[in-house]
Amino acid sequence: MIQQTIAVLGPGSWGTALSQVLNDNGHTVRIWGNNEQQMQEINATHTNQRYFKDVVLDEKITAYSDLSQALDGVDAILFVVPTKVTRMVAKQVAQVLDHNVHVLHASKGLEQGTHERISTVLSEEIPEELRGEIVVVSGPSHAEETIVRDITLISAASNDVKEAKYAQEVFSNDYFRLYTNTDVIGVETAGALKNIIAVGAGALHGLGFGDNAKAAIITRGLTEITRLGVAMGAKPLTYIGLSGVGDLIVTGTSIHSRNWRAGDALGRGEKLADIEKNMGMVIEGVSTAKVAYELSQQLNIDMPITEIIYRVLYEGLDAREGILEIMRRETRAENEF
Ligand SMILES: NC(=O)C1=CN([C@@H]2O[C@H](COP(=O)(O)OP(=O)(O)OC[C@H]3O[C@@H](n4cnc5c(N)ncnc54)[C@H](O)[C@@H]3O)[C@@H](O)[C@H]2O)C=CC1
Ligand SMILES: O=C(CO)COP(=O)(O)O
Repeated sequence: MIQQTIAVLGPGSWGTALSQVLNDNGHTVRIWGNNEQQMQEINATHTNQRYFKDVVLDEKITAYSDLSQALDGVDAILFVVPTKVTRMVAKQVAQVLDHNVHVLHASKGLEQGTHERISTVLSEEIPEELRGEIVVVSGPSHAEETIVRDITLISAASNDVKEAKYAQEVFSNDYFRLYTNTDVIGVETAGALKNIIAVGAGALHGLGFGDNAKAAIITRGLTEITRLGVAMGAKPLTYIGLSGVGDLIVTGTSIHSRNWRAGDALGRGEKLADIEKNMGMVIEGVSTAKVAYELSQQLNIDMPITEIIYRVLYEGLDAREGILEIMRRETRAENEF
C-alpha cells in the first residue's frame, strides 16, 4: 500500500474516525482544526473527549491549529468540516497551499444560498493547478461505529476514476471498504438529501408512529431524493447503492444519527434551537432541508416529504398536521416519477 501524508480538516466525530482509519493503514495523519485547546488535547493525551469518551487515538496522529504547517508537503487533503464552513475553510487552504494535492471530502450537505454541492464549492475555491479532480467519500458510516473498527462500506466518487481509486487505496482495509463510482452528483446529493429524510424518520419515532411509517418515509423519501438528484444530473441507479439507500437506512433508523435524534426530539415536542444547542454537533439535515426545498421549487420537482419537513423546521407547521397533509394528498401510481 502507498504511504501518504494526509491532512484531515475538521476534528469532529467523522474527521477523527477517518483519521484513525488512515492511521491504521500506515499513513501519516495530521488533523487540523480551529479550536486550539482541542488540538492540544489530541497531541497531549491522544483523545478527543468531546466526541469519543472512551477512545485513545494512536500517538502518531498529530493535531495542528496552524493550517500552513498542517498542509506542508502533504499528498492529500480531506475536508470533513460542516457544509456551512466548507467554502471558508477552502479559501483558507487556497491561501497557503503551495503544491499539487489530492482533494477529498466527506461532508454531507448542500451550500445555503448557492445550492451548490461540496465538490463544486471546493473546485471553485482551490485552483485547478493545485489539485486533482475532487473525490467525495460517502455512504452508510456512523463515526461511533467506524471509530471502534466495526465494518463500514462506502463509495468514493470522482469525475476522474484515478482519483476515486486513490481514495479507495488509501482508505480500504479489513474493516473499511470503498467502492469507486463516477457519479459525483449522485453520490453527493444522496449523502446530503438523506439527512432530511432522517430528520423525518426520527420525528415519526418521536411522535409514536411504528415501523410501517418509518419504512414508508425511507422508501418514499428515496423516491423524491432520486427525483431531485436526477434533475440535477445524477444517474438513478446510484440511489440504490451505498451512498443512496444504504445511507438512508443507516441514518433513517439509527440512534447514532444526529439527524434522526434531532427529528426524534422534534417529534417529542422540543424546540429546534434547543435541539441544535444540546446536540453540540452539526445536524446537516436542517440547513439541507431549506436548500432542497428551494431547489425543488426552482426545478419544479415534487418533494412532498421534504416540503413538510421544511415547513415544520422553518414555518412552525405542526408535525402531525404535516403528516396528515401528506396522507390526504391525491392518491397516485407508485412508479409515477
Ligand atoms: N459524524 C458522522 O458519523 C458522519 C458525518 N459526516 C459528515 O461529516 C461532516 C462533519 O460532521 P461531524 O464530524 O459529525 O461534525 P461535528 O459537528 O462532529 O464536527 C465538526 C468539526 O468541524 C470543526 N469546525 C467547525 N467550523 C470550523 C472552521 N471554521 N474551521 C475549522 N474547523 C471547524 C468543529 O470544531 C468540529 O470539530 C458533516 O457534513 C457530516 O454530515 C459524514 C459521515 C458520517
Ligand atoms: O452520514 C451519516 C451516516 O452515514 C451520519 O449521519 P448523522 O449526521 O445524522 O449522524
